Amino acid sequence: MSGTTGGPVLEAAGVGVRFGGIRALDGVGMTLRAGEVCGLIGPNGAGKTTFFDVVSGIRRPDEGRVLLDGEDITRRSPVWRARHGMRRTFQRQQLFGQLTVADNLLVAQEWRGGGGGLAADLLAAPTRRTYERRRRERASSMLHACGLDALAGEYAGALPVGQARMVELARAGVEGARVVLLDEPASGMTDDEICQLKSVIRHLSDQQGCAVLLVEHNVAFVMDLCSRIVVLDLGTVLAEGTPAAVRADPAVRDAYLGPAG
Ligand SMILES: Nc1ncnc2c1ncn2[C@@H]1O[C@H](COP(=O)(O)OP(=O)(O)OP(=O)(O)O)[C@@H](O)[C@H]1O
Repeated sequence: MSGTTGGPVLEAAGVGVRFGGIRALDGVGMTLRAGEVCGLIGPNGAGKTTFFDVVSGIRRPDEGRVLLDGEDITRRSPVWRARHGMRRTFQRQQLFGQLTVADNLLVAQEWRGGGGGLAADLLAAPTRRTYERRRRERASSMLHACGLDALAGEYAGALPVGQARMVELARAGVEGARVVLLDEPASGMTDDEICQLKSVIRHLSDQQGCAVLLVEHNVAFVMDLCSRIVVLDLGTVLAEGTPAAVRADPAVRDAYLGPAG
């Protein structure tokens, strides 16, 4: 389980989303603290991805609010949220397949600009070179933390699924991440890769102070890694608590975990 946690970074309150007659989310609330790893689990169709879409700004909710550091960001764009430290991975991989692994991590830092603007870029001014060096240092340090040093020069599109997922995580965490939303990060990974994944997520929460929220169907992985778990069912929060409390909850067993839980 992850270590100490800080104050609330992300809050969702009363979030509701309808698709025609379907209530995908209904009054969902949640708070995520700095340095915390929280699991979001539940049966297929429970609303987990829709909740990620609302938090990351891809979908505007019909009801409710999302707050980042206490500021209402419900109407903010995904780009604004990314610029303010929100990162997300998707069930379907979204790497730049024709770039190398290292370049995927460099591109992820481009949004800040190179320092000194276009003129500095053209003249390769010292500020520009310093920014570039820092970018490369951050990329190689993150690749190292993820056990990906040997793959830095490989094309991302040629990687097997487990390694590609790890690169996505590295790209999400390489710079400025504060809230990290991971959609099925362990899917397609070998047991060794899952061990590495756990240690990288712990690195993000413990060392970088990120608030991590992850959707994952690998229950053993979630129970081992998360300090808190929120269970969604039919668009509402069915239960919330420590892994032990959630595992023991009869309603959660009925709806999701089954008797052997
Ligand atoms: N674009 C959409 N149009 C219509 N209905 C949708 C749409 N997206 C999701 N839904 C419905 O909303 C509900 C919640 O779906 P969602 O994908 O958020 O669940 P989930 O918990 O992520 O499921 P899974 O574990 O299978 O990924 C489901 O009933 C789903 O069919």
